[in-house]
Amino acid sequence: MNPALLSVANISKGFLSSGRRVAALDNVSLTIAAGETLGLVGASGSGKSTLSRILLRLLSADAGAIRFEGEDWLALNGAPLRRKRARMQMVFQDPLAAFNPLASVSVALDDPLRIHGIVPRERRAGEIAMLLERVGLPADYASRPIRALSGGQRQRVAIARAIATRPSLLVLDEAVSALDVTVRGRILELLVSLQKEQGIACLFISHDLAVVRAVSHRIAVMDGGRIVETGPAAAVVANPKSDAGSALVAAVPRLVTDPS
Ligand SMILES: Nc1ncnc2c1ncn2[C@@H]1O[C@H](COP(=O)(O)OP(=O)(O)OP(=O)(O)O)[C@@H](O)[C@H]1O
Repeated sequence: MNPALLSVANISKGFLSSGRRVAALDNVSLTIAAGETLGLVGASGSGKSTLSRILLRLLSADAGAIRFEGEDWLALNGAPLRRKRARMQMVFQDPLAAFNPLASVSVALDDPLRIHGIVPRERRAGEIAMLLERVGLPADYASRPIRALSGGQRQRVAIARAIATRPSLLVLDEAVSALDVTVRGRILELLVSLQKEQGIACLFISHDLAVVRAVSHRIAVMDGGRIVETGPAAAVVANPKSDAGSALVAAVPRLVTDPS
């Protein structure tokens, strides 16, 4: 069997809160294969964002190990880490916070292409047009300021920026939670088609099981800093084994009712 693209082994992280230690993550392990989408679902406070911040090296772990593309991910620092970041990209909930809102779309997309040396300068405009097309935006959006775009369009630009560096893994943390329901559906369709066309693996994090179900091959359920259940997406939704999984299924009426 191929080694996992990403393997997270026994990661723990505690925070001091009002003099008390809160275990945000307690021995969390998971794997993601190349081209696979793993949905990570859990109630507020279950530890999802702490895990994504550790994965993205925004926060250090107290214990545990992470291997990414065969390398000891937590041991990388400096230039080797900066280089390798091209391969693991992120999309967050609030695209406006992730961009300079005064910048144009083309500047937002040019930055990763330039910083990571993806294509030479003379080919960047063409690459930006191709990225926009890939996320379903007209090429003339390149000249628009980010602040003039709708929430869904901004999230498309955030996805274009994330795939610009040709990553093997996207970490999406509540990436569609701020969008209204029709825009959300279209962004989920875009993510599934990108994943199929380009074979990019995704860690798709959300508190909303219906959203996770729409895009994931497998689902991991978090509760109180632990992964309490992992399985094929359809099986976890149809027959959750954990209390937290059952509670999340019950919270989504259309997953438990049969309209036919
Ligand atoms: N910087 C911090 N200082 C203290 N406690 C923290 C900190 N960050 C997270 N925590 C605590 O760690 C636990 C996990 O939080 P985390 O944000 O990872 O959960 P989450 O599942 O992402 O929740 P949400 O969906 O609400 O963001 C919570 O009890 C939270 O209060």
